Amino acid sequence: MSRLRIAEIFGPTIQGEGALIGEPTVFVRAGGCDYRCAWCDSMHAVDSRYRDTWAAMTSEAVWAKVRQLSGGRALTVSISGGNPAIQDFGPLIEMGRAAGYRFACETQGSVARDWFGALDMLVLSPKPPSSGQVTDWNAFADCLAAGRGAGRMVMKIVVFDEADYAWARQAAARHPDLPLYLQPGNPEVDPSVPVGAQQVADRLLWLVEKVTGDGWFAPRVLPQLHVMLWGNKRGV
Ligand SMILES: C[S@@+](CC[C@H](N)C(=O)[O-])C[C@H]1O[C@@H](n2cnc3c(N)ncnc32)[C@H](O)[C@@H]1O
Ligand SMILES: Nc1nc2[nH]cc(C(=O)O)c2c(=O)[nH]1
Ligand code: SF4
Ligand SMILES: [Mg+2]
Repeated sequence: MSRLRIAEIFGPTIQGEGALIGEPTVFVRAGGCDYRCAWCDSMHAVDSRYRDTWAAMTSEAVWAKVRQLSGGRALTVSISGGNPAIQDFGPLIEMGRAAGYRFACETQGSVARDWFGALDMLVLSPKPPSSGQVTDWNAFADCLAAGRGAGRMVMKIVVFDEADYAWARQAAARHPDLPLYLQPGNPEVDPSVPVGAQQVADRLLWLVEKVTGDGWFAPRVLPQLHVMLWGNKRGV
């Protein structure tokens, strides 16, 4: 039986980012990623140095853990990573949806999968210049096409600096019909270093003032709420 590489499964917590911010959720974090973002806050699910901390699990075993953590009460499951799109989450989504659970997935938009269409929410998060990655917009368009059957699709862009902001405006112009969420980047990703809510708020204020100052009314601007509450702590 094929197995999934799983870095961690945790919750219930709240979704800290983007369109579902504040919503109670259980996270399934896939191990492995085709990108290496300079500021990735989840390197324990990316770098193969951490590979021996990942579990090889069947979809049934992942589903059993989700059910246990949620006490069998249906909620939204957030599939993140790493890049979950390099694996097959179709069977998990099918099992969970049959039991009334909803599924959201976060991916950078570099790999399209058929199962995107079975999601309730597909979050595509293309990477700005500060990440050091280059977006393949054809692959991104393939992801949008694969997600046509999803309940909702949104774009979420992390902004660290002026160059990222300019890039986000161009990305938005490419996809004007895709609801857009902006979040300030968190430069401190070491889980042992505390991040104060005030630091998050300062970066959020910078981004809010840029957007409103420019009269750009398309995006919603949100902080990483979990970082305000818990800093870089894992498993929340
Ligand atoms: C860890 S990634 C995993 C999913 C997928 N690989 C992706 O990047 O969309 C989840 C989200 O966290 C964001 N993120 C990662 N590191 C960040 C940081 N240092 N500050 C703010 N957001 C960050 C990513 O841009 C993405 O939207
Ligand atoms: N609470 C909480 N919200 C999140 N939203 C996106 C996350 C991620 O790392 O993908 C994340 C996370 O790790 N925790
Ligand atoms: S694409 Fe996502 S998981 Fe992969 S390195 Fe970038 S932020 Fe981290
Ligand atoms: Mg995170």
